[in-house]
Amino acid sequence: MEAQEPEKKYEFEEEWIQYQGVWTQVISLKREEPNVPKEKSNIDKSKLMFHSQMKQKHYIIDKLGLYEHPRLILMGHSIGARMMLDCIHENTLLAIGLTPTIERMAITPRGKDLTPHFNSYIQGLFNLQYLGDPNESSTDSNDNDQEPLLAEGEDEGELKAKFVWKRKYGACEAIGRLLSEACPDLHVIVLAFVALFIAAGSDLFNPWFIGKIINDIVVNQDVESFKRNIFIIILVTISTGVATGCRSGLFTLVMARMTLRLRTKLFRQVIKQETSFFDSVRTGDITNRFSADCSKMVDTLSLNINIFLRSMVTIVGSIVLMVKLSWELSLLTVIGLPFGFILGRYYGHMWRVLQEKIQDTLADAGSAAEEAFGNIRTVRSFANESGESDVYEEKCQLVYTWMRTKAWYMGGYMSGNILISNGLAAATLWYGGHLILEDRISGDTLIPFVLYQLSLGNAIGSIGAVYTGLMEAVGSAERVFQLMDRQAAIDLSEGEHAPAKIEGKIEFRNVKFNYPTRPKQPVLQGLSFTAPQGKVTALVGASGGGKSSIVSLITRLYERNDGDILLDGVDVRKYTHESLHRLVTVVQQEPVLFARSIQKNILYGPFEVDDVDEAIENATKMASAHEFILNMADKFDTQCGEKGQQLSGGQKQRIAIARSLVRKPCVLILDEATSALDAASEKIVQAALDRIQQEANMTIILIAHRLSTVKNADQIVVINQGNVVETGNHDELMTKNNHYAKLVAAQLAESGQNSPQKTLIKEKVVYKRVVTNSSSQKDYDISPGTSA
Ligand SMILES: Nc1ncnc2c1ncn2[C@@H]1O[C@H](COP(=O)(O)OP(=O)(O)OP(=O)(O)O)[C@@H](O)[C@H]1O
Repeated sequence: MEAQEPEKKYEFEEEWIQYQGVWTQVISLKREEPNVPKEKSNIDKSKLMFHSQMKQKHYIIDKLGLYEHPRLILMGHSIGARMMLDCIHENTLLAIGLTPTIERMAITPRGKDLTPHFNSYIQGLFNLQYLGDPNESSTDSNDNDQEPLLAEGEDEGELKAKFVWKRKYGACEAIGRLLSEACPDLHVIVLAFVALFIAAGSDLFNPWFIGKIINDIVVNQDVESFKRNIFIIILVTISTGVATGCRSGLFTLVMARMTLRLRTKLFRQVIKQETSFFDSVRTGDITNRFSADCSKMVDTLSLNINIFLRSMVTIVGSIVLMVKLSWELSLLTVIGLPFGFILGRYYGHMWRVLQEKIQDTLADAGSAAEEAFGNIRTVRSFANESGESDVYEEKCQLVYTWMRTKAWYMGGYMSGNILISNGLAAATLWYGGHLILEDRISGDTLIPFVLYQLSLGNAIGSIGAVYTGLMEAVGSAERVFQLMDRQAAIDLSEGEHAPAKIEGKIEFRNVKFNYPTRPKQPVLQGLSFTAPQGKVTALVGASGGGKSSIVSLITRLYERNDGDILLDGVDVRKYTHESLHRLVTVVQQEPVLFARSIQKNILYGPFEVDDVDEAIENATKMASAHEFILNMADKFDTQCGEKGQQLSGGQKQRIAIARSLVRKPCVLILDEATSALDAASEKIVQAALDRIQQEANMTIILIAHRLSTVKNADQIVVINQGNVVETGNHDELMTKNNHYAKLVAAQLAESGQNSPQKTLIKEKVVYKRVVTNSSSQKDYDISPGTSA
């Protein structure tokens, strides 16, 4: 090979690094040097990783999760185009790099010919800025003015979404954004601020009149002046009290309104995220943002703005009045001021860091608790209560560790603050005493001055704490806005409204798919089949073959990578989310009901029917649920309990079937609808499903492990490892004696009956005899030619 391509010269630096316990060969391509002798022969191409900036290395490995099987990272400058093409032609590498474009290639199956994409791309340099430093703020791909390279079936929004997620906010940006969220309550906020200024301004006069009153009694003994000043101080107190009450009430109201708005906005945004997003994040992490983060950011922001403004009024007013009382003492005070600021700033920074850690570990602990309580039946049935408690305690210990650090910092901050303000007061008393003794200031000056100085110290301390508090709000706001700004990879509002009625023919044409969370594991590999309108198509095959994934793609829970999924010849992506789910409904293996009444569960989701009562009655009758619902005390108003726990498995499933039928769908998908039920419930539900299959005029896609439930299907599609391996009706497939017949044989063997495979190659009569003479439960009638 070297002899054939003498013009290819590269210069490498080789190094091994140990990353997360895995030794990784790192080959740095220094630059493309046409005249440097080639040193390519010793390189293990399966472990190639090129880079030009070593400091980025660990981050790259971490970000792309490459420490297990690094293939190739193309980064830095002037990576040789020919080199890349070589690698790809030889089908040995994945191309992974820095721009959104190249990162996308990381999830392109190894071995795919990427040459056409590269040809349009390799003229340019690969620019480090798109991946960015982990410590830098933004990795938004919007800056990329080059044409992004998109995998087939992927749109730009999808790439953008990946980059916007986890974007870093600056403190000012987060606060600005938070304040902008308060705009709808501007009128209340203005009133609150007016009250705040009145309260703070009135409060400012207290020390002044306290000094005067003491002077009236102790020094001048002037009763008239004493009475007048007492009257004034009563007015000041009333004004301060009323204004403080208004300020406090109005700010609390604004906080409540803002939290309500942010929470609902966040929820609306999060619920629209694509399914794979929920696969990759912890539920506790999300719910924590709704509960702890939302209230924290609003409460802390409001409280601290409140404190900040109050303190600012106090600081400015105190300084003015202090200078008026004595400029010498004021000068002394000014010397102490910077210490307060420095202290506040340092602790503010630490506070933010610690708060983030605490919130993260808290979310972790929340997830653990949620998982344990959500799966309480499993926990109980494995008697693992103490195991779960240990897991939770471990997570809480981590929270505690960070809280403990925070406690130390808090202690340090408080001590420092008191030391600075009280130390200053002591120095003032000492110096002020000297000034009085030397007759440089009057006797009624020192007391109000010290009082002003104390409130100045408190106000400065509060402003230091404001910074700290604001940083807490920023930490929470950052987490909330990250989530709020995330663009869903699938826009649910896009598309046309589907017609009210369609025939319901479904076609898969060469569909390729992998779950976004597992980019290297192809699930469907060019799968094609047609489910004819008004017929029952059964999908069968080994576990993990991709049957449920097919359902997820029809209903657009996930997006296919390649190929077409058509509903009556129209790409399912053309229809809006809402109208698609009106036409296509799914009954899942685990019937999921909400903690609402039966009626509300049946009428779940947006759809229109002429007569709701009639529609519910028809749907529940068809689902064999009508009778048992009417036998319940509260009938359709019966509460189902959390996840439908107050109903039996069979009842839940029949309600779930009614929920699907009430929309009068054109396509009904039954995904292992009976497999989670006990034998008695299964029989009832199966009877309902059989009736639906016979009576309902709709396309039905049926997934079932128990092959006895699919034998009446008009068409059976056998799926294996993401491919269709056989199609036909039961009789045709049994005659073929291949995949389907093997599945049947395996199931019969499991249930103790003879293998049809053996019997199929025998005479028809023998085969029939085997079945009809079987003493075991005849779950499956394998007689060729028998369709019942
Ligand atoms: N949400 C998911 N994220 C990542 N991988 C998934 C996800 N769901 C399924 N898979 C994987 O996709 C492959 C196909 O799964 P799928 O559920 O479609 O198979 P199936 O044929 O329906 O299996 P079964 O008959 O056991 O239900 C499996 O390897 C599975 O591990």
